[in-house]
Amino acid sequence: FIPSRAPASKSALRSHDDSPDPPLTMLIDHHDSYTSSIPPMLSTPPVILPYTVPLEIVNALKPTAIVLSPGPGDVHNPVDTGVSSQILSSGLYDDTPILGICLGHQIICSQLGLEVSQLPSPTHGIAVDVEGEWGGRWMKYNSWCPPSQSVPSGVEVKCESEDGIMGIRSGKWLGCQGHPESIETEVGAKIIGEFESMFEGEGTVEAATQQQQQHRQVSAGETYTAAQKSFDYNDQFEFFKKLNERHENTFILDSNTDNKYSPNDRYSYVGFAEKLYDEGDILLNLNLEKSFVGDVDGDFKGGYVGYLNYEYKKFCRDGSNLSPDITVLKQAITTLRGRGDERRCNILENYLKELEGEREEEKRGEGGEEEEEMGCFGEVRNWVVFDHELNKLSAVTLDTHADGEWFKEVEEILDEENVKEVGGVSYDGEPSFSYRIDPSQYKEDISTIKSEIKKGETYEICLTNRLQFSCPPSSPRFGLSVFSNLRKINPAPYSCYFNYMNKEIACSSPERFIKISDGVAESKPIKGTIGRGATPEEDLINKQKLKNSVKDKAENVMIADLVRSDFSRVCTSVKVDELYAIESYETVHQMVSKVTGELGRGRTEEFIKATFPGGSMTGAPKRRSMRIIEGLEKRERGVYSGGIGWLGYDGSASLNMVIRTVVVDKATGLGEIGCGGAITGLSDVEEEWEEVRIKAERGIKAVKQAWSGTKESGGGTEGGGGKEATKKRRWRDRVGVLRAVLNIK
Ligand SMILES: C=C(O[C@@H]1C=C(C(=O)O)C=C[C@H]1O)C(=O)O
Ligand SMILES: NC(=O)CC[C@H](N)C(=O)O
Repeated sequence: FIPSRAPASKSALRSHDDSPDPPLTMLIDHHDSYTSSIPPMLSTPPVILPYTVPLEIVNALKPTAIVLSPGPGDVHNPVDTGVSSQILSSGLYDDTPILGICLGHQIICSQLGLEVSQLPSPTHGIAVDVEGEWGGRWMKYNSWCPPSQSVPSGVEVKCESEDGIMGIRSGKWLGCQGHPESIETEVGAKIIGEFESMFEGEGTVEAATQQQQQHRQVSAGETYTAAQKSFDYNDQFEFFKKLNERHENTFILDSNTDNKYSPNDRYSYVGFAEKLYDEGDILLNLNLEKSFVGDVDGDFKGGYVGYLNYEYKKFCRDGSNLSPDITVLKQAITTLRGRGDERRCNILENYLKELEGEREEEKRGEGGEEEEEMGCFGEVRNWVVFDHELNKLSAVTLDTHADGEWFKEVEEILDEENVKEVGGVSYDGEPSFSYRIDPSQYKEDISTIKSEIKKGETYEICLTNRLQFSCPPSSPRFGLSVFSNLRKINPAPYSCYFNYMNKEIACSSPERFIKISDGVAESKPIKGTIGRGATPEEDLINKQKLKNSVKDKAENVMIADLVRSDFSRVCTSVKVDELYAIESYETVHQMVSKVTGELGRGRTEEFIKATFPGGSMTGAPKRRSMRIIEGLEKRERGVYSGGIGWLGYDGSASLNMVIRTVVVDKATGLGEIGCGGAITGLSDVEEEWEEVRIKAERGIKAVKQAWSGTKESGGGTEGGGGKEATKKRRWRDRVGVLRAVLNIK
């Protein structure tokens, strides 16, 4: 991994104005997943620059204070320290207030001549009580640390722990090994206060301007409305099965599945897509900026229902193959423009142009892009919402002039007899499952990750595997039978089934990736898993074990902190409403945190691109961890690890985290169950493997039940009558032929 370092030409540095510059706090971002949580702590809002900018650009901008962010990697490696070490060694900033955090602290210590060494057994996500002037509770995400040692005169040790020197000050340079921006650090504000006291009062006007800018509201777009008719009916799955007989590209977002352990979501939705969007940057083609006027049940008011594959990351800030420098620079330019700082704005604009030109060259050099599936969203104008609190079904349509056609169809469906169960259909033999990455290799990969963590390359990684199986021959919509079982044996609030194009997705996810409602964004990352106990006593013990587990809390807070930082890129008032809460499901207890932030309206696409893929499926820091994942997993993850749900025309949204999910490719008859878990420095190889097995267990069981025709399979179509059913049967035969051609069993 080599960050680009474009040379700055003379034209980039040309200045147009000789009037004195206003003060400027510069934050150098080492592509860490926590960097964006730093600006909200500063009363002087910084301009963020990537650590790959050339020193000439930094010099030309004349910063009056600098923050060096945390980051992955090794302080002795110039590729990891980038412009930060050049700033310190240039001699130009000896009298500039500089605050280094974690990697930034290590860079400052190195420059001051201190040794920085690798910790024998590093821990990440565990807060420690630190002694000294800056003593108190500090969160650590580091593998390296300056050991306690004698320091040169003029250098003051501010706090120490068993690991070594946790805080220093030398003139106007401050360094802290812990993370002041973490939710679990108590003393963050104190260090920031000491840093800012060196240039107090200089940035108050700027603060006001930036604050305004962050609250930017996109003006309301075109308005639209809907009509609704309600019925006394509450079986969303029966309704879905009948609708599925009549339409192509159907879905059920099945939120209420009688989970006796944890709350369900209030609404379920059933419908079909009228137009599918599955190419390129899917979100670009969706209209998410309208305003809804009216009163219909549910949070979804029409728009798009579907999924983003993990590979959609390519269009997002952290996952793009191009370095995120361009996004960061564009933001810096907007900030400077907002402040009327023309001179600095010009410097960055010229540099950005050069960088973009270079990237075009790189792209041309790369040749043709390989085709990857990015996901699929279907436009939905007619749907049914089930309110599980009031036990009613409402048919909703956006085609308000269409003479109640949709309402008539819904009535017809309600009058129809239920689709007959397929319970009786059992297929010969039984499914055989194989892991895509065999267990011994997977365990080796866990060890590899542990050694990357030791080197400081990553703090935590969500490693995954896939269980693969072939569906029985001539079993179209086998996935529906699987789902029909899965929803009973693994009820979860973000369950769903999709029958879009060539895919069936049977999902029983307990995890919310994002929700956007009334301009407020929310995420509920899950990290920390333990199996249920065999007896009520054992179950309670397991739950307590998870609640008190140092390792699981570490796993969880690392991602909660990551999500806070992702949110802070686009939201204000980012808060943690819950930390380390426990939710229980059929086979596992899960540790869940909840992060919220003020987003404002009309920013759904921007928000998703700033936060996708969800941190719980990548690890932290996200960017470097995703690279490591690619190296180990060596294949796309597909829908697994992405997000399924809806994106409203009105900008509201709800996407789950795609886990505990069976995906069937209808054309090939191949099925997959994704399963994985977070690896940290504290991970035990065998325990991690056991966790993967537990997570896959219900998916496997649902496939087996569908295969053997267990009574719980209520989702088949064999019994469906009428013209539609004949049409579907013919289509089914075609799949049979395809299988024969491809020689798939
Ligand atoms: C990777 C999976 O789950 C993820 C990992 C978890 C963990 O490590 O505890 C918990 C929930 C998910 O974010 C999976 O279920 O396949
Ligand atoms: N969080 C950080 O900045 C980590 C710094 C460095 N990579 C370490 O592991 O020590």
